[in-house]
Amino acid sequence: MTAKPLSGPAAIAALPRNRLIGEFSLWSADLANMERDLKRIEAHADLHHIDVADARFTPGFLFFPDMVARIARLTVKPIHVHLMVEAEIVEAQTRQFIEAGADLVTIHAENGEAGLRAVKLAHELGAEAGVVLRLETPVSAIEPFLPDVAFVTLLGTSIGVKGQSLSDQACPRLIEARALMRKAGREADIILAADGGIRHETVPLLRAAGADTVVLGSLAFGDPDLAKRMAWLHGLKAAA
Ligand SMILES: O=C(CO)[C@@H](O)[C@H](O)COP(=O)(O)O
Repeated sequence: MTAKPLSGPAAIAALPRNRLIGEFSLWSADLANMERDLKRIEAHADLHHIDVADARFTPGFLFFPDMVARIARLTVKPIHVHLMVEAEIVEAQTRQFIEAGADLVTIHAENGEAGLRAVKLAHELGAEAGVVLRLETPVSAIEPFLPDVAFVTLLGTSIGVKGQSLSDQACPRLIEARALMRKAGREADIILAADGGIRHETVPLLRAAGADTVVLGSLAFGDPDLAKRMAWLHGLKAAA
């Protein structure tokens, strides 16, 4: 594997902004064949998405630092860790996953003050930071984070469960988040991500509602023709 060209904030700043970003959720890879699947997606992915869950903030456990460190040695693409953990451990986990190789860590706004401290810590450790919301949390909860983050992610399904259908609330929530980003004067600097319920029929709706990236799970890993799938994704138009 060649050396990673960019890391941390520089890698996130270099993501394409003139088309949908291809963000691949490694939870939806064949977990027994992670290296094979990473090789298959390497030419197509702009960003890898790794879900981390503590089985308290979420129904179950997902991914851990040693696994992220191993994945980081198999790709030159940036790594986005979505940290779904309780407030009491969010700062320690931010440190552990950045040390393992995360370029961007997104923190739940529901973590409150500890979440804001975790964003500051991520920057001190040389990584980029984002904020993410559960489907039930008012979109306004992102506001205290907007001055300091480069990513806003909105879950479009219940937290920590894959294979679900997109909520009717997902598109209106993206529109609301974009309006808040604009009001904060950060619209051009922040990438807006839709995570959960990413299907052939929902991606055009999410793009039109303002998503800059969608977190691809089974839609990408289950597609035998990834080049065609990505050409379709890159051709989808944003709202005028
Ligand atoms: O976090 C999530 C879903 O909430 C994604 O990261 C999963 O990977 C989605 O998997 P699919 O439902 O698209 O198969």
